[in-house]
Amino acid sequence: MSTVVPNTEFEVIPLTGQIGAEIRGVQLSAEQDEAQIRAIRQALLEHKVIFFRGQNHLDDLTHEAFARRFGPLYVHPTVSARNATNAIFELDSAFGGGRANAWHTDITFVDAYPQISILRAVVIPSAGGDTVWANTANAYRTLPQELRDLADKLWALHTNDFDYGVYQDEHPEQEIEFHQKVFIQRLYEAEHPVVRVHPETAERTLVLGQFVKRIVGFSSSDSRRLVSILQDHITRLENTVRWKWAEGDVAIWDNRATQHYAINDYGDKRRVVRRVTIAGDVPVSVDGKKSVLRKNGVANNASLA
Ligand SMILES: O=C(O)CCC(=O)C(=O)O
Ligand SMILES: [Fe+2]
Repeated sequence: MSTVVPNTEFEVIPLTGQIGAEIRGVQLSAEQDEAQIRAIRQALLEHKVIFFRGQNHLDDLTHEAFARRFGPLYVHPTVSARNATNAIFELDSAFGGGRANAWHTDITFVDAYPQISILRAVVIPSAGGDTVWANTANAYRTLPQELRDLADKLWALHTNDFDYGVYQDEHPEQEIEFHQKVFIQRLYEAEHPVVRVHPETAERTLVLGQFVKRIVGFSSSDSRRLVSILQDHITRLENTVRWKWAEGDVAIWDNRATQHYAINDYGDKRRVVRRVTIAGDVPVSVDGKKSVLRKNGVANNASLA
């Protein structure tokens, strides 16, 4: 059932029982009044990812300007912003790094990773190229009590130099080259609690995904098996929402309470999406400890080999 948000014209239409809502009746812009921005943030906290159709009026600069209403922009630490923008991160299927087909939360290899990501569809293939989001708060809530107790105590090391081979079955050469020459030209590592307390909703959410290198204190094989138990709970189909894009659509997700996966099922067709991320705070564990940055962009000589 949809609800109309008071003091706005918004209609919020939940897409599943667990995650995702479409918001109708709004044209996104930097000029929206405070009540509307508050309503968008509220819907985001509740539904974790929200979708807006038909935002074709946005360009790179107005996309950035709208994003700034939610906080300072966060610029990707190793991939340059698109030409003539401050913070637009482009994923273009025609270039290396353009297909994010591994489950992840954005940029968890730094301590204060972004709180919100705002993604705009620029070129969308006629078939395929959907994106799926999973709710990491619901994943935690629905774990058996004993697994919750264990997860509460664990910490994981995240890095941009993750094991690329584990996640992708095909590695076109340009993907490998992009990964080595651009993505890991400087190395980042951060230790996060596997369970963080959401700073706005106080929900406990799981912090895992593609950038995890290992669980602190565990061997890499034990880490892999343990992570896969938790990760499989996150990505259960019942815990996800799948969006079929049209050009001009915008998705906004709470990057503290979700993972996402861009399905790579459109062959050599072109797909271009552009993202702006909003700075986040340092995660805090259930016992009040903060994430720690272990490597802060040290030059990676191996990437130049
Ligand atoms: O291509 C997509 O749909 C999502 C890409 C992605 O991972 C991101 O924008 O953070
Ligand atoms: Fe992403």
